[in-house]
Amino acid sequence: MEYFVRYGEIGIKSPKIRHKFEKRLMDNIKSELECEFENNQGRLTLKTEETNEKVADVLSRVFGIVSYSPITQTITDKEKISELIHEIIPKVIDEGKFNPQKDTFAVKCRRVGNHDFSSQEMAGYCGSVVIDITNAKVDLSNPDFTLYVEIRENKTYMFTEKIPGLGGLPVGSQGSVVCLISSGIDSPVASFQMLKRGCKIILLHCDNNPYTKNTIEKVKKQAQRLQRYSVGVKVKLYTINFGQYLEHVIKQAPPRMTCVLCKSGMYQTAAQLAKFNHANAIADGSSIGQVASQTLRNIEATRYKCRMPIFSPLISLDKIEIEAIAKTIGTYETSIIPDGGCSAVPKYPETNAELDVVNNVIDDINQKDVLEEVWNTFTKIDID
Ligand SMILES: Nc1ncnc2c1ncn2[C@@H]1O[C@H](COP(=O)(O)OP(=O)(O)OP(=O)(O)O)[C@@H](O)[C@H]1O
Repeated sequence: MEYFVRYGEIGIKSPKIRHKFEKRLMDNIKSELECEFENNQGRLTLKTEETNEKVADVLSRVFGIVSYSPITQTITDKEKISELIHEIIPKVIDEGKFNPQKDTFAVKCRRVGNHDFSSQEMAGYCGSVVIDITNAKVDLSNPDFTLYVEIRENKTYMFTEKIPGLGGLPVGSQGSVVCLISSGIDSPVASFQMLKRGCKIILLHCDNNPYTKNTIEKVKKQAQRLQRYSVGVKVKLYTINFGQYLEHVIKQAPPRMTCVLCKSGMYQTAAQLAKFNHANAIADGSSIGQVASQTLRNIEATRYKCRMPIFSPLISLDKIEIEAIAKTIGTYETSIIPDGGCSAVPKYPETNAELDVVNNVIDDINQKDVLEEVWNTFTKIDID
């Protein structure tokens, strides 16, 4: 079978960058699909012996694809074009995609090259062939069924559906980002959004044992789900024994500061891992005001000591919107498995952190030294 694979934003890049991104997109697809590509001035044609189901499964998970279409082709000759329409129409009727008794139809024609007919004339010709076969009604503005005809020089391609892809940029076309993953609902979605922008993701879970339990297994399952959308690029997962740092915080700092200091330590730990992995940024699942700790003041105070950019792709999303994405990508079910929460959370956590106060406490508890001890415990987890 053959397919047109369409990309979006890549098309507006300079020729050099476009070429690089197209290559990355094709390589990512090839990593899971035995196939060949023909690249005709940005029109990618994928050729494969694999089943339609397999192709649909892979293309629906590859970032950078705006839409794709199974195509058939013939030579640019009216008789041959009519023959192909005679093959396609009974097939789509059979598959229930077109019911000429009640559905209207249109033919849309695009053309590249010099021909002795215009695109409109060819659309009219193809439409008359469809009418001969079906007697269906034409509706050019709002058809129930569309036959797309694309003529490129002496080749004519036809397709009847444009299947939407995920959009975004090909994974690996941008740099690497360390994504803080907690095992909850939001952070896997934030990681997914970073994949969407073409970033390689390195997941970091701060294991707060003994204050939290059973989170590593959950995070591992979420990483496996995320791997499905990182076609062509291996997702890395690290954990760290963060409970050790948390214990120090609980002993040395005012109780209400525990969560602020925990988050501040996580960002700096993520920055440390980013340095090891040549990553240029950190991402987390914060959303303003979603929980009492995610106030603007807390966000400012917890990020102050971290010099690396911290992205929060969910910052403006509602919980319902985040949950909807989590359900679509298949991380939700794992996220909601009860794990008992974090027993280090104080009765009255700080929700209005003052920058100077937080910075003073950070100095008082020798945060940097304690974090440096914890950084010996980075562990890479195999997610296969
Ligand atoms: N133990 C952890 N390890 C790694 N990252 C964490 C951890 N706990 C929190 N984070 C990061 O901080 C972000 C905000 O966490 P917080 O607990 O304030 O909110 P949340 O709404 O419960 O987030 P989530 O649904 O992702 O658990 C998380 O989305 C995640 O990116």
